[in-house]
Amino acid sequence: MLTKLQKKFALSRQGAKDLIKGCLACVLQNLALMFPVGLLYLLVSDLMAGGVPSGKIPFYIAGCILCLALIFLTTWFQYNATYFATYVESGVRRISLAEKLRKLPLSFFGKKDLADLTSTIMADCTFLEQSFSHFIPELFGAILSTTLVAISLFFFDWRMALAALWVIPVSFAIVALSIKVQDRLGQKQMDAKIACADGIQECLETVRDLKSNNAEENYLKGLDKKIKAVEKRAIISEFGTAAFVVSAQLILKLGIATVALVGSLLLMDGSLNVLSFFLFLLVASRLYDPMQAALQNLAAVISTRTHVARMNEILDHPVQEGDSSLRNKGCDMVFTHVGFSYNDGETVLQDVSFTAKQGEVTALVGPSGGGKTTVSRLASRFWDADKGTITVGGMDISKIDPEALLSLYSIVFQDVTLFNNTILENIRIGRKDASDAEVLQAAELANCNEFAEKLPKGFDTLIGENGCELSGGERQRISIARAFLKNAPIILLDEATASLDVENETLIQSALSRLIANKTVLVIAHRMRTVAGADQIVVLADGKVAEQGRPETLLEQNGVYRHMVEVQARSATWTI
Ligand SMILES: Nc1ncnc2c1ncn2[C@@H]1O[C@H](COP(=O)(O)OP(=O)(O)OP(=O)(O)O)[C@@H](O)[C@H]1O
Repeated sequence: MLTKLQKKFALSRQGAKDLIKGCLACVLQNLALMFPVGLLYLLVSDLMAGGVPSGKIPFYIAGCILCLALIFLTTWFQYNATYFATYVESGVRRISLAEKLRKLPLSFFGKKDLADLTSTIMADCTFLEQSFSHFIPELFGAILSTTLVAISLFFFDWRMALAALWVIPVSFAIVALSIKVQDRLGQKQMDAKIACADGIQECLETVRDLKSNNAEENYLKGLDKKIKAVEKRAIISEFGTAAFVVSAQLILKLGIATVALVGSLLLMDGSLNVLSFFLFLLVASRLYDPMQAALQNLAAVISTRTHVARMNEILDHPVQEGDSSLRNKGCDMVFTHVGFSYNDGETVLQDVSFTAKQGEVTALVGPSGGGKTTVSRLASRFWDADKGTITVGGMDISKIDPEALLSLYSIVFQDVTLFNNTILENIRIGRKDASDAEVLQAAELANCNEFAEKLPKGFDTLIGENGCELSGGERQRISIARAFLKNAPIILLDEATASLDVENETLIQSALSRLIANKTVLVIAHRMRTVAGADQIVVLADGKVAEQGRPETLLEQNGVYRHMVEVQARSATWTI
C-alpha cells in the first residue's frame, strides 16, 4: 500500500506514511466535531422527558469540557500531521527531484525545456504541497468519518439514514464523472502555462537581440497572446470544474430537504418519534459540511494527477549507471565504429573510429554541423552512443558511472557557464577542495590576473549572473583556469580560445601547452592555425570521419583539411 501511495502521489516512503497519518487525523477531527451533536441529542431527550435532573448537570458540564478538549486535541494532531509533515515532504520532494536531475543524462534536458523543468520543481511542488496539506487528508478524512457516521445512522433508523445519505454517492459520482474532462482541461492549462513561461524566459534571455533587430514589438505581441491564452485556459478550466462541483454540491443540499420530507411523513404516520427526527436534522446539518469541502477537494485531487505525472516523468526517467571504480590503464581514448543520433532517424554520427592517444593532441576539425561537438559529448558520456564503443584506457565508458568518469576530464566549453559569485569561487568549481593559493596559481596560468586585478575587489569581485560583468575573453579565461585547477588526465577543449584576442590567445596557448603535457587532449577548433601543431587531425564531415592523420600528411592530400586551411588563409587577407 505504501509503495502504491508513493507512486500515485510522487511521495517518499516517510511522506506516504505521513499522508496516512494526516488522513487519520482528519477522520478523528471530523468525529470529534460530531460529539457535541450526541451531547445535544441527550440534552434534548432529557428536556423532552421533563427537564434535566440536577444530578445530571455535572455530566453535561463534563461532556462540554470533554468535547472542547477532544476538538482541540484532534485539531492540533490534524494540524501537525498534515501541515508540518507536508512541508517536510515538500522539501524532500524538491531535493529528490534536484538530485534526480543531477543524475539524468543530458539527452533528457535536450528534450525538455528549462521553463518546464523549473515549473515542475517550483509550481508543481507547490500545488502538491496544497494537495497534501488540505485536499487529500480532508477528502479521505471526510469520506471515512462520514462512512462511520452513516453506519451508526442505519442503526437508528434505516429509512431516515437513506433519506439523509442518498445524496452523497450521487454527488460524488457527478464529480468522478468529470475526471476525463478535468484531465483534458488541466493538461491544456498546463501547456498554456509552460508556453507562457517559456516565452517570458526566452524574451528575457534574448532582449539584446530583440532590441538590436527592432523585433521587440512583434515579439511582445506574441508573448501577449501566450499570456492571454493562460488567462483563457484558467477560466475555462475553472468553469469546467465549477460546473460539476457546484451541481454536485446542490444535489448534496437536497439531503436536508429529503430528511425533512421523509421525517415529516414518518412522523405523521407515527413510525418515527420527534427525538429521532430531531437527531437526523441535527446530524444532517453537520454531515454535509465536510462533504461540501470533500467535493471541492475531490476535484482538486483529480487535477493533482497532472502534476504528479509530470513529476514521475522525471523520477522514473532511467539514469546513466555504471561502475564507480576506475580501472583504466592509461588514458588513450578509442572510438570504434561509433554511431549516434539525437532524435530517432536523424543520424548525426556514422561509423566514427579514431584513437586520441595519451600525450598527444588530437584535433577535431571539419565543416559546421559535421559532428565535432557531438563527438566530445559522447567522449565525456553526456550522451551515450547508439552503436559502437568508446573506451578510455581500455574501459568501456558506457559501463562507468558518469560522475566517476568525469573525474578524469577537464572540459573547457565554447559557451562558458559562470555563477553569480566571486572570480575565486568560480575558478574553485574546478576542484572544490582547492586552497586559495592553488586557485590563484591556476588563475595566473590562465592569465586571469590581467583583468581580475583591475576589478574593485580583485579575485573577490562578484561577477553577476552568469558572469554578465565580464567580457567573452575574460569568461573563457576563468573556464580555462578551472581546467588548470582540476588538472585531470583527459582534456576536452571545445573552441577554448575562440573568444580571446591574439595577445591573450598566444599567452594561453603557451600555458595550455604546459597543462596538456602527457595528457590525452581532444581539441575542437574552427581556426586551422590553432591546430597546426596537433599530433593528429580528425576531419569530421556529415557525421563521418572524412580524413585523419598528421597535419602535414593531410596538407599533402587534396582533401577537406587542405581546403579548409586554404580557405582560411585567403580569408585572413580579407578587409571590410
Ligand atoms: N541537442 C541536439 N539535439 C538535436 N540535434 C542536435 C543537437 N546538438 C546538435 N545537433 C545536430 O547534430 C549535428 C552535429 O552538430 P554538432 O554541434 O556536433 O556539430 P559541430 O561540428 O560541432 O558544429 P559547429 O562547428 O557548428 O559547432 C547538427 O546537425 C546539429 O543540428
